[in-house]
Amino acid sequence: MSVNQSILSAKKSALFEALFQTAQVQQVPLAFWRLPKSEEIHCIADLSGSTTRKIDLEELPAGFAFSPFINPDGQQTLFIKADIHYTIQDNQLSQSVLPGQDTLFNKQQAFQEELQLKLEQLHQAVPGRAGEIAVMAAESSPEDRDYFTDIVARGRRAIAKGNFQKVVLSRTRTVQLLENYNPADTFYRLCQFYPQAFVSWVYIPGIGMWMGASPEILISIDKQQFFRTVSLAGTQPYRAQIPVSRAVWTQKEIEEQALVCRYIVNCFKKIRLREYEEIGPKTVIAGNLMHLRTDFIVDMQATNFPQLGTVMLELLHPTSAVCGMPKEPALEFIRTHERHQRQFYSGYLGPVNINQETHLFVNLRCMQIQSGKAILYAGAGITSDSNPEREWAETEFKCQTLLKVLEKAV
Ligand SMILES: C=C(O[C@@H]1C=C(C(=O)O)C=C[C@H]1O)C(=O)O
Repeated sequence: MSVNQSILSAKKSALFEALFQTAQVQQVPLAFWRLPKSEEIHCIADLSGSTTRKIDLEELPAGFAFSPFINPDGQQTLFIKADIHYTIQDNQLSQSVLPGQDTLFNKQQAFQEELQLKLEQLHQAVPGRAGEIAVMAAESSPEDRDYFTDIVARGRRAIAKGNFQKVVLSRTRTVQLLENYNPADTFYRLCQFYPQAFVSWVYIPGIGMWMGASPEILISIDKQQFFRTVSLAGTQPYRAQIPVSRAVWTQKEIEEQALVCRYIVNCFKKIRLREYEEIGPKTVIAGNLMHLRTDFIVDMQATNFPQLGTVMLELLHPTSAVCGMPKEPALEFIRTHERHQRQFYSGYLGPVNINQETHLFVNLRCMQIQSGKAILYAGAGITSDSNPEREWAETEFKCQTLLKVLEKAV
């Protein structure tokens, strides 16, 4: 059980900023996250530096997993151990003391002292940023558009030849950040804008900084030992004036999402698991977009399958929602045709064994924040019926999820 102590109070964005600056000064990995429909924001830091670990949910201590898209045998997953764990709610920061951390007392103390110092400095800083935008977002370049529509057309041809049934192709969009850009403001706004999303901000010295608002669960295990995963695909813009129940989906989108369902059911078949509940597909809202989603739920106690999460993680990633079907030829196509490295985009990330729960999400609607610029990533599922221009438009809509937050951030 964790105990809450040492409450600090300040504006939420100042708390985020102070925590981030503390991690920067101490050069330790840090992860912030907010689960869908929750008010509570978590922040953990690994005071001895993150390590690469294979995700074995039964073995791992409390922490945060951060996996790249390409992750053979799950060996490349970074793990940020929760050496210190804060929760933030209503402008209040409390430290949860996790069991077995006595040996870390000095490091925790040093982190806490630096944090207090940073908060005082921020409190004294002259506010002067209001009204300024965080980015200068140029239009996507025609060259990017040509490249993307060309590989979509090639993808379609490969499908017509029978190489695979579906491939998910992605692109990047780079935006310039202003000098006084503050990622804490963006994170704050992402939490405000997207209450239904998994909002995250990961900083790992030497690796980089990523932020996003994902609509897609990869694996979730709650306290009651219920396992969940979803099949999410099909995309169209969401307009508040039109009720979700009136959403109309084309045959292409219905089939594309059904492929992801089939992929998940095949994973269950491989481990001979028959007792799962399948709910959907139904239309769900994800920020400025709508998708089709089917939920899969397994009672891990009733099926006597305590290691289901670990086993399914290995089987599922990368799912056909972000890679394709069948997996290997689609992955090969992505590797030879996409001209950027996906890195952590379309990998997975999330809390592991925090308060006896694990929630791993697919890293979508995300960006990599570097000095002076942010690189946004977005992809779209290509099937035999894909129209290259429409797929391009879909990636533009997906970029808007973050652009909307960035452009107005102060
Ligand atoms: C690949 C992305 O999203 C995935 C692809 C979708 C699609 O092709 O319709 C929908 C949701 C996600 O599973 C992305 O957001 O970059």
